[in-house]
Amino acid sequence: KNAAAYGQWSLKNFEIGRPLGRGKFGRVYVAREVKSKYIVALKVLFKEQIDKYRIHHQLRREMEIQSTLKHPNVLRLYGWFDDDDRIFLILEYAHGGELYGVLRERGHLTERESATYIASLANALAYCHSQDVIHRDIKPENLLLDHEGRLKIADFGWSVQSRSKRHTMCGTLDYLAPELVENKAHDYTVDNWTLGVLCYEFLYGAPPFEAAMQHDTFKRLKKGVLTFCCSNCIRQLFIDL
Ligand SMILES: Cn1ncc2ncnc(NCCc3cnc(NC(=O)Nc4cccc(C(F)(F)F)c4)s3)c21
Repeated sequence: KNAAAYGQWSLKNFEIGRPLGRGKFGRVYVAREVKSKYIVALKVLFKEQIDKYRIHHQLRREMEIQSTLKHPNVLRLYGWFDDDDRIFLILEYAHGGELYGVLRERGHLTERESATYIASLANALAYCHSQDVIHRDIKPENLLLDHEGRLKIADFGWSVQSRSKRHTMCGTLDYLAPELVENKAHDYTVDNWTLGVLCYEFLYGAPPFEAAMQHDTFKRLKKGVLTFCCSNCIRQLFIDL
């Protein structure tokens, strides 16, 4: 039967292309839908991993949340399907890849580029928060660029939809708000904290509280000690060192 007509996708509707990246739970491939020739990204998750880490509820939450979010700076989740041992997320394809790669390649961004990305991110977060969605894991790896260089927030695997205060410890240490680090109740403002961390990282090339040991990052994060100086001072510093 014509599976697409019933919205039931399967692997045979797609031609799989090159791998785009790999996450903890699976890999992402560029793919083309056979009939429409439409290009998408397919994220493959293994069921035994989902079972092992008991994260079914998170995946279900992501699908529910993502199916309601429609914003130019939020990567779309078009749908999903599964086979015996894998779950496939049908995602909008971001031709420009991860902003993380651009940042590592360039070292740091110009003030104009940083301001543009932060403005897009602020718009996307304001939209998500207006839908009572907290992303909770904003970091350069989850910021993608489309073919026109427009920023897209991706991976709502850690997001929640709620007005109430949350308690789950989650996110990536360098971008974590102090209340999350201290496992206190938190709300959507944890995403706003990451805006500041990312603004620093775009301009300087590394997050403000980065340290070799997690313990030191915790301490610096809580104290909020920041060293602001221009990039050539940093370069001069290393030359002096
Ligand atoms: C790298 N790259 N380059 C171009 C490009 N274009 C599109 N996408 C890319 N990458 C994929 C970005 C993602 C979007 N949504 C995701 N969602 C997710 O990964 N969800 C997820 C994972 C593991 C466990 C759970 C669970 F179960 F805990 F909920 C949920 S990943 C691209």
